[in-house]
Amino acid sequence: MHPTQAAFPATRLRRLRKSPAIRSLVTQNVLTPADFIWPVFVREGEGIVEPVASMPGVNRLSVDKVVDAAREAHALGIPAICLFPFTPAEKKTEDCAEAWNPDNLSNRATRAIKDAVPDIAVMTDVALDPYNSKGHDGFEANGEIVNDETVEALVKQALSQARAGCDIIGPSDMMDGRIGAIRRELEREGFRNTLLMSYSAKYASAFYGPFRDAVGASGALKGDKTTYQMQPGNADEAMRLVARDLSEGADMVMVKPGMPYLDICRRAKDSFGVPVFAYQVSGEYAMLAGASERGWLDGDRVMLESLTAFKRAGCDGVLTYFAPAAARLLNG
Ligand SMILES: NCc1[nH]cc(CCC(=O)O)c1CC(=O)O
Repeated sequence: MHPTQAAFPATRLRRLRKSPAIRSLVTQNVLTPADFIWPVFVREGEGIVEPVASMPGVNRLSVDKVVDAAREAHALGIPAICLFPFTPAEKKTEDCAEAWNPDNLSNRATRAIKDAVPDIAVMTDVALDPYNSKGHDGFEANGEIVNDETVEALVKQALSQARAGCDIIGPSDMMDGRIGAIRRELEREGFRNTLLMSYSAKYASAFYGPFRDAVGASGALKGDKTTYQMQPGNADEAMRLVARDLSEGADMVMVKPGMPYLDICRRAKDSFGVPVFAYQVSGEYAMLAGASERGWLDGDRVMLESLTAFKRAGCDGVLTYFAPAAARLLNG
């Protein structure tokens, strides 16, 4: 688009910025609490609110406290909460069986939230890493992360989450063919309205560091995830992944991390016209919250500015650890 404009002084672009009233009239992208999905870390126990050292203001919560958080989120106008279980080392095995245990932490939290706050949408994570003694998102055999065997396990994990009552399943594992396999199983089992938000363009990123601490995955992981997560330099490949996941039955797609990949968000939105989400990941949160804590940045302002950028880049919403703080600020 090339807007026609008269030469200076007939056109003075500063006229449109002259006062709060005029500026608010021409605001193009507006952030609201309805744009947020709030990722929360769940742990065993009761009455526990345990700070995550590398993410100031973020806690691991026991199931009862997660229910409180869901209540708070709903009251703030946040439509969805996303669960990430912290798994103690003794629950991690090579066969990852805890992933599809109907009574695992994530499934118990889902049931408790849907019981207490039925109107908030619950999103869950599909990937083996919280349950894998090897720390990877898939099974490892002879030094390789094996695709098809992993997909079979992911299908079982997703089905157990659907049975627990989750609204949105988020496969974050980056195996090939898992969206189609999960979609077929959900249809077969009668879960016709369970949504799939595919982590389609998930990069092998150093910005996940604090998250791996938060869920207790850093210790187990040897090596890196570069044989399944994307290279930061690639963009066309992200479009192939989005197209593939949509063709297999994804309802929504995600780009992750967020701020360093806004170009990918924009391309996905323009190319496919489907709901696109970004994940402002743990490292992005840590750098903003950490610098704000030291007084180097204005925390409230960088929070809202960074989140508005996702709207400008074409995202329909954003997964962000700032969700409750940003919603409180936006609600005044
Ligand atoms: N399946 C793992 C998973 N799901 C969400 C995140 C990262 C989220 C964040 O950094 O906030 C990761 C980390 C990884 O791929 O190692």
